[in-house]
Amino acid sequence: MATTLSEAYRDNPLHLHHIIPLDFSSVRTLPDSHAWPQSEDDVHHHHLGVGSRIPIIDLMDPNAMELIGLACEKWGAFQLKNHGIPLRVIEEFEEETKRLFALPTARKMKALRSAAGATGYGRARISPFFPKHMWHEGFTIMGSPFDDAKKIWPNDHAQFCNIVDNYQKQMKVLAEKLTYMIFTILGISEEQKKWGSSTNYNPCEAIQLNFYPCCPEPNRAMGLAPHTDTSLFTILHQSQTNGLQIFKQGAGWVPVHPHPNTLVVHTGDILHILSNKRFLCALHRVMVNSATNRYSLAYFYGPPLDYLLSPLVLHSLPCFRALTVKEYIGIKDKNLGGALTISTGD
Ligand SMILES: C=C1C[C@]23C[C@H]1CC[C@H]2[C@@]12CCC[C@@](C)(C(=O)O1)[C@H]2[C@@H]3C(=O)O
Ligand SMILES: O=C(O)CCC(=O)C(=O)O
Ligand SMILES: [Fe+2]
Repeated sequence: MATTLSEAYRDNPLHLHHIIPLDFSSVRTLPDSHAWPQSEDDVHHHHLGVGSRIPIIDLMDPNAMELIGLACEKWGAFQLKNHGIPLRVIEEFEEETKRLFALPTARKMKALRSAAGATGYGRARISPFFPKHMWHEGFTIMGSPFDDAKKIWPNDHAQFCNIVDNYQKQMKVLAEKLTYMIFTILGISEEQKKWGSSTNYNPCEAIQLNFYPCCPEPNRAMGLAPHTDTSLFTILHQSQTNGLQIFKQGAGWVPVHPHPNTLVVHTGDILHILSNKRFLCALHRVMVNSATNRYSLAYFYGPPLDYLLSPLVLHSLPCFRALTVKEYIGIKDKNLGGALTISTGD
């Protein structure tokens, strides 16, 4: 019985070629293995009106809660300013992330994710679902990064670990605040709301560091392939480089431009289920560019593994059958985009 998030991911071992990234520092042209066919959506450039931009919400705004509700319904994502996370905490972690990915490949490979593992260095977990490789390196953290950091920096891992712990603590406070607001919007009872903050209830947390090196042929490459996040929601910091896009019905791929000291929040599959489809979970992807390395820090937050997921608010029939977080993770690991459909139970 899996009790930690990393154990929950162990059931679906990957092949090494789905884990080891290309040594991007040594390639000068785009290999065929990394060349993606361009789709209609990419060639078409939609004109975006004001209503077609992902909302930026000020957490100190008296209407913040209502605006978050609307953004989750219309977009499944929003940007958040005045979020209360000290700028220094984010900057420090971005610097550590750059220091990590700048290491020689051989050093990073010391913390390579194992076939049945969930943490450490390597390609995105969704890689096996796509025929081409992504222009991307990742580093996944669940709980303490100590074991993986020690493999990379045998003697001076303390700085990295402290900065990660600090970031994680700060993110958790923000995540609990957002959970409370979102549950209030959904009209969830005081009793049910407590899981996010109660002391004997351990939420699932994970951090993914993403690195998208400059790419010689960015138009034919893919940084991170389209996916939805498995979380309740994800809080993302992107370095000041474009690339993130969200798919919006009727508008196509909409860019999420970075703004200083602004975090992106993605509604995840779990919130989509709990809200009985009232809140969207946005399909998103990352494009690369030829001039700048891009980095992002994603914090995934969700209910405990044994938490029974079933729509919490019902104005109509439930769209999903009841299943635990752990069961949902298992279905997603084998079906990716099909997981939500399978979970409807019909
Ligand atoms: C807690 C999580 C959430 C994971 C799996 C696990 C650790 C790494 C996360 C990501 C990060 C990159 C995109 C994604 C789609 C991927 O490939 O790995 C995410 C996935 C998910 O949201 O399902
Ligand atoms: O790099 C980004 O901006 C997005 C990363 C992402 O979607 C993820 O880690 O799940
Ligand atoms: Fe994502």
